[in-house]
Amino acid sequence: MAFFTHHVCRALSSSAVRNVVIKHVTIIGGGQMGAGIAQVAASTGHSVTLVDTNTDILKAAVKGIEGNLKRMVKKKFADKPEAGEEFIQKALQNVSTSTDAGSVVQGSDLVLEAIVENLKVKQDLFSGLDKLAPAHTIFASNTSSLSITDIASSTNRLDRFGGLHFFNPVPLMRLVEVIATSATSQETFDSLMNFSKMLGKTSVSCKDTPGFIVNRLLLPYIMEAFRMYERGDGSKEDIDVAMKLGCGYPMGPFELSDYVGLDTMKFIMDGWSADNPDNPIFAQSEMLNKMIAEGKLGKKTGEGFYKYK
Ligand SMILES: CC(=O)CC(=O)SCCNC(=O)CCNC(=O)[C@H](O)C(C)(C)COP(=O)(O)OP(=O)(O)OC[C@H]1O[C@@H](n2cnc3c(N)ncnc32)[C@H](O)[C@@H]1OP(=O)(O)O
Ligand SMILES: NC(=O)C1=CN([C@@H]2O[C@H](COP(=O)(O)OP(=O)(O)OC[C@H]3O[C@@H](n4cnc5c(N)ncnc54)[C@H](O)[C@@H]3O)[C@@H](O)[C@H]2O)C=CC1
Repeated sequence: MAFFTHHVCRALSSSAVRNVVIKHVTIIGGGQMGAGIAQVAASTGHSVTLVDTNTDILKAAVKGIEGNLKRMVKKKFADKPEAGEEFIQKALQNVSTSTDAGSVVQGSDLVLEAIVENLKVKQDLFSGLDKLAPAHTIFASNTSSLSITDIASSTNRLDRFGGLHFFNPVPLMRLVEVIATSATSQETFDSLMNFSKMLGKTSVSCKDTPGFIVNRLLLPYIMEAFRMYERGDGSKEDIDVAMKLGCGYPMGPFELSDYVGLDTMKFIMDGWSADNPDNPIFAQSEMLNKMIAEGKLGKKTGEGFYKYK
């Protein structure tokens, strides 16, 4: 019986996802990442519903999108201000907001999640939406560090579930990591690749391994910078200058951590250190824990390693 059910589901679901061209997108989480992804999707002609539990965050997200579009247009349409204004209006018309994901997923080709980096919270979200979204709808997570397989396991659409990992700030960073699990269908993977291309991004294909490509290399480097600073082997300012001028990185590790958000950094490292307690690369940073306890989460709270007020 289980064999039969499995095969019927597989047949139904693969026909359901054939040729999915993603036009209507629900993005859940209106923070830095969700707002950035919404901006890019709306400016490339997709209709976007941005969802957050907090209406103030949604208002701030739309305001931020408008501000960013204005900045972009100033340069891109320098000698055609009217065309620039039309571009902004078109993009903004493509964005609507909601506090109730369940009521908006009906019309979506893609539901992309960019909420807090917590497995249980992401699983609860997708398990609820799985019952409400149409059969063809693809689900994807923008997780930095969690297993896509684990998140997808809360749903019955394993073949229509993948990872779409964007980089901060989304409008400027050109990469998207596209992650297929062992259950992701080829059609779903192709749809996610095509969608990334439509957004004007370059994609790389990743396996569902912790941190995919970029974060698996980036986080150990940043954590080593924290340890260097904690040992007193360099000031944070000198370490940042050294990596910028010595390696040509646009930001040093402390500036970048403030930019990403120290809470997100900790969520990532806590997950990995729990899974690999003996690996010193993933060891806890007392300094990071203390800063988070003091509410210093980086740029978003006005203070992290540096002050932004
Ligand atoms: C944690 C994870 O899971 C994964 C991650 O994301 S890891 C983090 C990855 N991101 C990085 O590594 C970012 C590293 N930093 C950088 O690349 C650069 O510092 C940066 C792109 C953020 C800013 O570049 P910069 O040249 O120093 O900044 P700045 O001069 O302020 O901005 C450059 C232009 O972009 C525009 N811009 C800045 N932020 C923008 C945004 N969010 N949206 C639209 N435009 C923006 C500015 O208006 C400016 O435009 P003009 O040249 O027309 O004035
Ligand atoms: N900050 C970064 O540089 C990057 C973060 N990511 C990942 O993207 C995700 C989001 O990160 P950020 O945007 O930085 O976080 P953020 O803290 O700026 O935004 C998260 C938003 O999700 C909302 N939210 C939480 N639970 C919700 C729910 N159940 N339903 C609807 N909304 C909910 C919150 O109100 C908040 O506005 C995380 O998984 C993170 O690991 C991925 C790439 C880069």
